[in-house]
Amino acid sequence: MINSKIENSKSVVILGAGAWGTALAKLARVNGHQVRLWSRQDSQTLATVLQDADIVLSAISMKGVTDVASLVKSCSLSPQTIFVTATKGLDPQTTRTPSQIWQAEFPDHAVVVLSGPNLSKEIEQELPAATVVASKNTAAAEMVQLVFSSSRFRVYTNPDPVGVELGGTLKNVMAIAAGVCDGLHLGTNAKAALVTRGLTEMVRIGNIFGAKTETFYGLSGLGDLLATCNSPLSRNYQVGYQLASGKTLTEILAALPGTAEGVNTCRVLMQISQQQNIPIPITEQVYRLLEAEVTPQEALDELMLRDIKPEYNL
Ligand SMILES: NC(=O)C1=CN([C@@H]2O[C@H](COP(=O)(O)OP(=O)(O)OC[C@H]3O[C@@H](n4cnc5c(N)ncnc54)[C@H](OP(=O)(O)O)[C@@H]3O)[C@@H](O)[C@H]2O)C=CC1
Ligand SMILES: O=C(CO)COP(=O)(O)O
Repeated sequence: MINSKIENSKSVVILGAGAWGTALAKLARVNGHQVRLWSRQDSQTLATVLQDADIVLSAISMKGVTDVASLVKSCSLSPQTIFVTATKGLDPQTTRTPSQIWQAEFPDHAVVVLSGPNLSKEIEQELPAATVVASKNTAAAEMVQLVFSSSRFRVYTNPDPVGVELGGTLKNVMAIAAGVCDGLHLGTNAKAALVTRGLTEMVRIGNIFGAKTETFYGLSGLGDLLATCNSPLSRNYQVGYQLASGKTLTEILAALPGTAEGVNTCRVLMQISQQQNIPIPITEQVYRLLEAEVTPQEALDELMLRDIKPEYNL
């Protein structure tokens, strides 16, 4: 039995009652854990909800992470409480990842990243899926692995939290590009080229953050790239698909259910690329498209007409 190592049920608090927080809450509840979901509309105070929490999991959209982390800091917690972050974004002010924000607020606590090819609608339908929990604290990652693992949700551990986190974050920009590719009916060869070169670009950015290259070839990188670049369930893919049909970003976001983090992430990546002088051509064209500086067809032409070069700089 997967959960036989858990002697007692854990007290799990999930911050953010959106699509992903709700799906994760269901997974932990099915495994017999005490789960409390919190959102800013909650009638209970955060301090009350957090009492006796063994695990605090944040599934808050990127725009709320800094505020919620500082709110949590004002509440009292056991020193053993483990933080888990499931947000896929980057902070526009500091370019930090969510796990870096949580770790800075709680330097003495274990912080675990949870990320993988996990379209929440499919998880809610109890379809099989796999994910990764990553931390410098192996025992904490293993505890989180046990809390969420089941016959329909296979959880792997990984020692590269920032790599795992960036896989899930950076693929959102590529999912927008993939949506454009499908929306323009560019074919299977074009999609394969886009996703593969997109992965190269993700590795290039990841290495700046100190992430390991091999992490990007696992579930949280390539795995999530394949899921979101090929599924209309992905909000980021939907943004690209609808941009290709001629809608404006404002129109698309107004009707989109939930958060498409790739829009903000793309802007943050442009800052990083300018500061670090690294080429991220696909991200740059997605950015120009989101800013309405180019049409989808112009963005495609820009990518196809770049200088020819070796596939790898070996
Ligand atoms: N949905 C999915 O398939 C998956 C999503 N993710 C990631 O999880 C994160 C959440 O996604 P998802 O649940 O889909 O998004 P939703 O838009 O459904 O929910 C977002 C949640 O964040 C909360 N929130 C937003 N802004 C603030 C703020 N300023 N202060 C406090 N709370 C805030 C919302 O609260 P309120 O209801 O009060 O607005 C809501 O609970 C994203 O980073 C996403 O990339 C990761 C894997 C899968
Ligand atoms: O991250 C996700 C699946 O792993 C969800 O993707 P979207 O945010 O694009 O819907």
